[in-house]
Parts: sequence; C-alpha cells; structure tokens
Amino acid sequence: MKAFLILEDRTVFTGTSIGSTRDMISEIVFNTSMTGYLEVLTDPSYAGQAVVMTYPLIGNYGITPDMESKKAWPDGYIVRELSRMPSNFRCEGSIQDFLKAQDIPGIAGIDTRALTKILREKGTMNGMITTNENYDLDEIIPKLAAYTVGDVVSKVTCEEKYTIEGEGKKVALMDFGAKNNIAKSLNQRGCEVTIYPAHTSADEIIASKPDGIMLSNGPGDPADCKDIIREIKKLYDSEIPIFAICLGHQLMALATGATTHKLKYGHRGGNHPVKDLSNNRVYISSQNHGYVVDTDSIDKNIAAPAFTNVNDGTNEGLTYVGKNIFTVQFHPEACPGPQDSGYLFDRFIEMMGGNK
Ligand SMILES: NC(=O)CC[C@H](N)C(=O)O
Repeated sequence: MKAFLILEDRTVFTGTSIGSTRDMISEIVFNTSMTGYLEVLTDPSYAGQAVVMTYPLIGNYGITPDMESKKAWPDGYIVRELSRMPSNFRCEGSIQDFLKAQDIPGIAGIDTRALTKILREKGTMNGMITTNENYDLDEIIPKLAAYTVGDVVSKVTCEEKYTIEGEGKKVALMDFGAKNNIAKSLNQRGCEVTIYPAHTSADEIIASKPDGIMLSNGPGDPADCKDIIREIKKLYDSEIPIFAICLGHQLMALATGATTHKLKYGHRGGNHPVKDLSNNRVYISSQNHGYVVDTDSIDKNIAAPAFTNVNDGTNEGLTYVGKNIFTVQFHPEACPGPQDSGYLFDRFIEMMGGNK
C-alpha cells in the first residue's frame, strides 16, 4: 500500500506503508545511528516524535531482546529500506510485525537522504504520514503547524515505584522516560536501584534516604516540566549526590536558574564527539536530544561546563559548584551507541562513597 510523508513546508514523499495504516501527525527528527534501531524505537525520549533513520537498511537482525523500555515510543517510523528477511540467532520476529503490533505507522522506500537534508537545512519540522491518496495539503498544513509534542513525560514514566535488588549503594532513579540501561548500568556496578514515577515528591525521595539520586533522560521540552523542576530544586538543596542524563541534565540546569533552547535539528546518533573540559579528552557519545542548556545562562557560582560538543560547541555537561552533582547531555548508558563514557557511572558511585 502507498504511503505519503507530508512536511510542514509542503514537501511530499511517496513510499510504501509499513506498520499501522492510521494517519499520524508528529515532529519529524532524524537519527544517524548505524546500529541499534531497536534501542532507538524503544527509547521513551522519542515520545511525541516520528523518527527518520538515515542508515539505509533497517531491521536486518529483526526484533531481539534489546528493548530499552517495554514498548516502542515514536509516533511514526521512516526508513529507506526495511529488511525483508531478518536473520540473527536472537531474532524473535520482524520489525514490520513489531510496528503493526505496536500500532505505529511508518513509511519505507523514500529518499531519506533528501529528507534529512531538508530537516538539516530548514530545521526540525512537523509532518504527517498518511495512506490517503486524496490528501488535501491546504487542509493538512495548518494541522501540522498546530502540532506540539506536549506533556509526554507523564505518558512514558512508570506507574509505581519498583526496586532492582543490589548489595551496594542505594540509588533513587527518577523515571522521566528512563532507558533500561541506566538502571542496568548502576545495578551491574552493584547498586540497588529504586525507580520512581516522574511526579514523586522530592520529600518522598529524600525521606527514603538514598545514597544517590539519578535523573533520567526523557521526552519533550524540558521547560514544560514545571512541577518536576520545582521538586528537583529541593533535591539540589539536599546534600544527596546526584547524577543526571539528558532531560535530567536540562531539568537540573533549569531548576538552578539556567535556561534551555531548541536546537535547529538536534543531536541524534551514535557518533557525537564530546570534549571533557577537565583534560581535553574527546569521547564519542550516543545522543538523542533536541534541546540544550544555554551556556551563557549558567551562573558561574552554581555550575561550570564540564563537556562541550566538538561539532557545534553546545553544552554537553555541567558540574555543580560545592555540590556532589554532575550532569551530562549525552548518553553514558549508550544503547544504542558507543560505551566510551560508561565510566561516568563509576564516577557517580565514587561520589556516593564507593560500593565497598
Ligand atoms: N534523551 C533525552 O532525554 C532528551 C531530552 C529532551 N527531550 C530533548 O529533546 O532535548
């Protein structure tokens, strides 16, 4: 069946429908990862967005147990070519069947390179995937322009707290849309990890006396998370060590007076170079974000830049003055992508006093 991807600038791509055939409107973003399509599909930070994979062949090893959450979160999926015959000893099914089962509409067989060039030159924009050949652009474009990602953290966070047992330090993980490998990275290092719903009060977290608090990644515009930001300010005021990733990093910055803005087309992929400003070493990082902390808005008495992006100079991490708090914009938990910065979990454990 034919499918159409319609962009806010009136560009229309014609391809083949994959997954669900229902209409979808979303923000269209591109990811340049060459591996790890399943981790991308199940990363809750994509809620409210449809993702274009720039790597031309997707799905060749099918669906494996590498899910980063319990389901797929993007509103839509856009690829050049979907593998017709997935093959891997861990393969449990095809991506086509997975998208159908998850009711996610998609489009294959379009020139994703041309699409990515448009998004890179004009910036991230909204779009629609439809199988209706009689689409009416004049009717659709205003609907696309009106779309906003909205409050997606509430949609992706867990409903109730739960604990992953461990013998070492007790970590409270705030789930704003956490990827599984954050809890796993801590647990593999011995930590007992309790995962809390995003709207848990700071008082409850502090009363549970954790050795450290981890603020997770998550979807949407950080500045929209006003209630959560208020609670994070209380966590900042407590003396508990804190490590934060991506949305968590942005929320801590907002809670302490900095501002954020939306990048033209974001950083989503597995090869983003970030420089550790303490030793000028460059790490290749996994990234998925559309917003950044404004470097100029950081109060020197509160925080200092710890990492910058080598490609565009934007902020990639902060250390907080006089506090046991550090935060990063990229993904040390990888999944997908390089694990170069996994040592940051060790740094967090040291900050909590070490595991033994
Ligand atoms: N992966 C994330 O946590 C993303 C954070 C935020 N939603 C952004 O796009 O910038």
